[in-house]
Amino acid sequence: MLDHEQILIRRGPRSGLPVILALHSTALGPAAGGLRLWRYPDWRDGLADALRLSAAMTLKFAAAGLAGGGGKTVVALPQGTRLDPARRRDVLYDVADVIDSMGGVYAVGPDVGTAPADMAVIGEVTPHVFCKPEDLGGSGDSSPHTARGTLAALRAVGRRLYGDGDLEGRRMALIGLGHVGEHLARLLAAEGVELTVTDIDTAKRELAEELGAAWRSPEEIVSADVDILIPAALGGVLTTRAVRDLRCRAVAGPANNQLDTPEVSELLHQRGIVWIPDYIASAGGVINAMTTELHGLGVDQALARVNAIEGTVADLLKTADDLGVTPAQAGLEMARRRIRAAMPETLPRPHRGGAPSPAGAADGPAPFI
Ligand SMILES: NC(=O)c1ccc[n+]([C@@H]2O[C@H](COP(=O)([O-])OP(=O)(O)OC[C@H]3O[C@@H](n4cnc5c(N)ncnc54)[C@H](O)[C@@H]3O)[C@@H](O)[C@H]2O)c1
Repeated sequence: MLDHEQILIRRGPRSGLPVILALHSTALGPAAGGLRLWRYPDWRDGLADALRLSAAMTLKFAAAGLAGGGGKTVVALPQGTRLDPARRRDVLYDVADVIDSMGGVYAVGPDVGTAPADMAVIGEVTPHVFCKPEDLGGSGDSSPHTARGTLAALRAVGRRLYGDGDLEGRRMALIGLGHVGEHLARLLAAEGVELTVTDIDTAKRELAEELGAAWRSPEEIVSADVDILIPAALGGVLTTRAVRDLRCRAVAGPANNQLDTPEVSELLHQRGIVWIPDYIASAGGVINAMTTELHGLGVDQALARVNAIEGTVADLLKTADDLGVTPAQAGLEMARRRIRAAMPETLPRPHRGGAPSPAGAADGPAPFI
């Protein structure tokens, strides 16, 4: 079954590269999602990524209670491709044409391989772009907001584990001190968290020393004896083997696609380790961008929405308890409920020929996963 509303694949007339736009759902509102400019063995692998990532964006918005749907754009670069500035511009203009042709039903932002400066180039062609640099009227770098949202998620986890959202003295292990990880490490240090950190880039030890954090190797940190493990590097960190070695009581962090396979969430549950789905703990950046740029609200309202991740996580854990399911299953259920509730008003059902769909059509299968 095709879950997506639209999939557009076009060979860019300037770059010759495949531009793939997957529009997963507009049931809750116009879709948004980043532009991934990445190397793939075959362009069809890029298509698979676009399909998966756009569905995850729908979950991210629905779980956050935002009036937005999931989309994603992928430009699939052949292995070994290097883009010089002129070719990069060509690629971005090709993408901008595709985005503009959607007429506002989808807006693009940065993702792996792209940054606010690339959004500025796309913005020369189409208004349907977010996270341009701040001096061009965009909301710029999303990572401080992502870190703030993860902090909110961690408070809810602390409340769950200890009945108290005060993080002072709690022991946490943070994997990855990149854009988000550094902001998060600083926020946690300011909260009085007892921090252990790692990064494959050993130059990041300087930051650990500055914050008074302990340093472990990436291999060691997974089995650190801490309250909460925070993945903030790349995906796939929670393998079956890693879960066996964990000595934490919870895992919650901003890294996308933390589970090596979906079954790992069940293993975590069996071990009594609370896992917060990454699309909830990492939503702060996109919540801020959507709120300020697409919904036209102020920074205070954006901050309130980012901080509301604490309530979202509390609801998630309660739903999981009530239904007797894992937080992963509860996250899907929460998102589906929100989409079903919104569908009668926001998704008029076109009909080809026969009678119009009845209002109760929203009781049909959920439009994703
Ligand atoms: N930037 C955002 O606003 C945002 C939003 C949502 C989700 N995320 C996700 O959060 C994660 C971090 O994003 P970022 O923007 O900080 O990326 P980044 O590239 O700036 O940082 C990643 C850091 O992880 C380190 N790293 C890589 N592999 C590692 C390993 N095996 N062990 C330890 N450290 C390792 C890198 O050296 C780097 O310092 C990614 O999974 C990203 O998809 C980011």
